[in-house]
Amino acid sequence: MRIRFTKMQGAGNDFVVLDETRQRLNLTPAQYRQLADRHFGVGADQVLSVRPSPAPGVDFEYVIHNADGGEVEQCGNGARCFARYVADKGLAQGDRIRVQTLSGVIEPRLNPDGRVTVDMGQPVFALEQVPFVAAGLSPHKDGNWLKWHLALGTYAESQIVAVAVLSMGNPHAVQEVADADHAPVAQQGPLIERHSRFPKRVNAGFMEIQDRSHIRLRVWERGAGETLACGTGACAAVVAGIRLGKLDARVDVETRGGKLTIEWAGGDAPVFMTGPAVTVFEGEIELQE
Ligand SMILES: N[C@H](CCC[C@H](N)C(=O)O)C(=O)O
Repeated sequence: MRIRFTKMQGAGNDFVVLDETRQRLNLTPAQYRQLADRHFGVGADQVLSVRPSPAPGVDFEYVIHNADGGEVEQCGNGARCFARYVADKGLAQGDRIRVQTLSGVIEPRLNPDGRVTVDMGQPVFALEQVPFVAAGLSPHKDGNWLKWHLALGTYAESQIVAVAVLSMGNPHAVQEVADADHAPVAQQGPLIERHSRFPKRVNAGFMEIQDRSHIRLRVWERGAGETLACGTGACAAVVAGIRLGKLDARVDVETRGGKLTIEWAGGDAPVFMTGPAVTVFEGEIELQE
């Protein structure tokens, strides 16, 4: 099957974008993996599908597949690229759209400076909704929030990490590190991602708090490995830092791929994420059947 695609990136988190507004492609997990493969396909962290509105009051459906072929609930950097894509293709009127995802409706907005702001909805702290299995664990209070100590690796050389656990529609486990550049992302990331206490796996954040309005962040993403940036991960890290009493309501997040700005007023307020969204190239590819 030969298909057209658009390659995009948001702070270095890169995507293959598929226009399914006129016709469903009905791709298989293996075909999503091929599209994301950096040697046998286009190469991307996620594949984003643009589909017609599923309901009145919503403009589009936004479907996200990780590089491993699995469908997931949310992708923040992808949401900005989604908004840029539908605007550039003339599929959307105006600068604000409402987009249905597996985890609810989000509202991206194109800014005059070319960046995109997305209302990412409210963070979710109920452990069973992350989901996180806390049975038998006692949380540790830090500020006015709780951290969970996870044992990683085999008993012989197990390490204990303290993570804040929350959902931005997708699951996140965020730990504080002294130096993000030298954090054990490749070593601990996969162990946290697949820890048995996360039944749907988890995105593992490594946050260096520089001051009350600046952090550096690296994320080992569920189903994709370390990415140059993770939008929902940036939201989760800032929310965790605010709940721990260590960050103010507006934080610049420095990722390896660029800067994101996250704003959260606390309580039931939604999280706002602002950052870049760039089209890299268009192309066609022959997919395996
Ligand atoms: N790996 C994530 C999905 C993509 C999230 C990330 N690319 C973002 O910008 O939020 C997950 O499995 O939940």
